[in-house]
Amino acid sequence: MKYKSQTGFTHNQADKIGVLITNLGTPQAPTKQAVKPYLKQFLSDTRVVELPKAIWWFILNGIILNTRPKRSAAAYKTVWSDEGSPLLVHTKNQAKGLATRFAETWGDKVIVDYAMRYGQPSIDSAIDSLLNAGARKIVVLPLYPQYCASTTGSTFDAIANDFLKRRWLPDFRFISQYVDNPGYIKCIADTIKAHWDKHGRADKLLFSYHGIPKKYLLKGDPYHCQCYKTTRLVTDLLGLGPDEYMTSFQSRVGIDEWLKPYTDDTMKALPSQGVKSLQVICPGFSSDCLETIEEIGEENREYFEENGGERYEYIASLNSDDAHLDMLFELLQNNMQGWQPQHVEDEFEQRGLRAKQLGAER
Ligand SMILES: C=CC1=C(C)c2cc3[nH]c(cc4nc(cc5[nH]c(cc1n2)c(C)c5CCC(=O)O)C(CCC(=O)O)=C4C)c(C)c3C=C
Ligand SMILES: [Fe+2]
Ligand SMILES: [Fe+2]
Repeated sequence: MKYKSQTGFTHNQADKIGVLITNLGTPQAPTKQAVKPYLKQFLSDTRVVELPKAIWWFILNGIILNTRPKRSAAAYKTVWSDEGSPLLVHTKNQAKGLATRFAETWGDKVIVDYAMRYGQPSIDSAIDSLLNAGARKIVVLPLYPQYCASTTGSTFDAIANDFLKRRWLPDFRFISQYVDNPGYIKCIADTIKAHWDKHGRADKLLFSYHGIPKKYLLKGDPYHCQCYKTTRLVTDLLGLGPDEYMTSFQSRVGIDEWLKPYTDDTMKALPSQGVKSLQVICPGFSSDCLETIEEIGEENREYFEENGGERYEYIASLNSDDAHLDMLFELLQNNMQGWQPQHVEDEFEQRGLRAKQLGAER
């Protein structure tokens, strides 16, 4: 059969709404054997590596997949917990927290699920379970605040490819970014303030974002702009002056030029410029993962300290903090307008009227 149908369909079943949160993906275990197929799927995606297919096939299969899995597995071992990979654990908890919030307001109308773009649980399996549970409307939120073709665009590809195989398609909404969502900006600013309350301030605050090849920016990807926008909005809210913070890009892979300044070079250079204490935040990561815990928390700490830095603090990602989940819940609800049960619609209308009233009073 060419097109998949819903299993167990009955005519009298209630229509549901599916909420799907996604993140990048992670290996099944911190071993060379598990990392290799994960990296193969990830790095074979032409949204991630935009090189001529034949050339890249030889580099990937001849060099990268024979060298990187061992190194990556060793790094993954340092962050793995009894529950598994941090990225997967946080994403699971985020889905759980959102499900509780939806159940309180929307009753049993909404089903929340989570998926990974690469590895498990796959996007196909999550869409399968949402549609089989009767979802006729689906909203997808890739947990990347800043749009990038390599991450957000690729997530859309996976969903579109899945839909190509379906007979009965749902109504569909896709949240492609939330870079300037006031709730998101406030969450980042508040987490920095909470860190300051506990530990005091440092000479500088560094905003480190995952990098991408520079040529993607030159070809029109908005990611670079959106990272700087995030830094600008957060530092405006915190009232920081230009000397008090910096933006940099981490996690470079391969020999191409990536977005600069590089985080590792910055760490090595800052102490000689008089920055002896440093606080680092990674606002592009909605969950802590290998790239934050190991790369920023450990590897870059060493660069900073080896070069004369004295105090180094990594400020954790928002993960499943209540304020983060409240913000994501609101973002999702705003993108589900018209899908709400009546009492939620009423509340939206009242809020709109209140906002109008306040506007008129000013
Ligand atoms: C080779 C090209 C890569 C591009 C382009 C890229 C973009 C990109 N990635 C993230 C978020 C994450 N990346 C993570 C791991 C990771 N990323 C790459 C390569 C590229 N990323 C590799 C090879 C790896 C695997 C780990 C390693 O071997 O070092 C992760 C963490 C996954 C985990 O399991 O913890 C995240 C999250 C963004 C946001 C992005 C572009 C904006
Ligand atoms: Fe990455
Ligand atoms: Fe890395």
